[in-house]
Amino acid sequence: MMDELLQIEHLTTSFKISDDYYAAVDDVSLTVRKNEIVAIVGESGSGKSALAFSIMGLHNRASITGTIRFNGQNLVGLPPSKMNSLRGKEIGMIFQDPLSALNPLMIVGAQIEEALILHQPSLSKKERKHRVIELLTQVGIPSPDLVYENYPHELSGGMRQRVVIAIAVANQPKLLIADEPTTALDVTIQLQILDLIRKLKNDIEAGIILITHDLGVVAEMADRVAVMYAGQIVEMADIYTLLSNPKHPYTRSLLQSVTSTAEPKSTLYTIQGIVPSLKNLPRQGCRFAPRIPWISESAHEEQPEMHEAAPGHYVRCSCYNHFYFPDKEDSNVWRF
Ligand SMILES: Nc1ncnc2c1ncn2[C@@H]1O[C@H](COP(=O)(O)OP(=O)(O)OP(=O)(O)O)[C@@H](O)[C@H]1O
Repeated sequence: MMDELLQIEHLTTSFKISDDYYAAVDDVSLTVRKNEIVAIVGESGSGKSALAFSIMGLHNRASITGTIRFNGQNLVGLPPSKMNSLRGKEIGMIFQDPLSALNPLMIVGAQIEEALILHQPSLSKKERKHRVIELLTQVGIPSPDLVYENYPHELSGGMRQRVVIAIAVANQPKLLIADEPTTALDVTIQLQILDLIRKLKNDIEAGIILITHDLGVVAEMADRVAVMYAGQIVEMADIYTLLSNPKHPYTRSLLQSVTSTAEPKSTLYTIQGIVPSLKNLPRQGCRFAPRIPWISESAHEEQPEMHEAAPGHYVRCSCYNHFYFPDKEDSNVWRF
């Protein structure tokens, strides 16, 4: 398709633990189109950040196989110098914690200028300053001239995240990766930052990968969603389909744990167990099976494949055809 910006195929990222490599991202395939927000959702430890860092080429000691085609170029195995020239220019990243993403010893104006010096060296000093003020204005910072001179600690958390976003979009990247961009912020500020990301998507027509564990954020922002569990994508669909007709037991469990809170007298659904550690991850069979022990073994595939349940709606393992909640009504259909 013409507007496909990023095509990830069979990506496997493995980390060395003791003497062996263990895949944190395991055979992931995903596309992101221009002007589209793709959310990656899953519990802590499901491999979301490992996937984002693989795209950014920020894993030094990991073994990476598969392809990450960005604008036609494979990023896997790209020499660091070439990756450096893409990072911050064509691909921007917004990190979870703005305080650790910013240099505490530098005024914010100079930090945004750094991104411009690196990738747009032909700009004069005056043009750079002008561009920084323009960027601070674009991300909704009042009195940008004054904020230019501030150190990060002089700003609120929301303002700091706006500065991080200004750095990420300084060179008008084609792809923006936002890794839990609102997790460290107050709820009211979260909404403002999400609004800003959506607005910027339209301004610069970027494709966005939004990593989150928060289904509310997903519902608010995403065009398409990939649900990750234990290193694999277990379900992928457009946002409407995923929320109104979720199929994989993990997706349904995630939704159940949110939607039941909307009903005042119902108890919160909790998913049994935790995401296994990399070393202890069962590599055979359905990885979610241990967390739904009431579903019979025969319902799972030995080597779970992705099935196209409907056009554009993919689900891993046949167990989705047999899944039910043991002790409650399945009410996990999102109300739009
Ligand atoms: N550099 C590393 N070396 C070894 N193991 C790692 C490394 N980075 C991540 N892992 C492991 O890979 C798995 C996936 O981690 P990852 O951080 O990608 O999960 P996540 O879904 O982003 O979780 P969170 O929301 O907590 O960031 C985890 O088991 C984690 O411990």
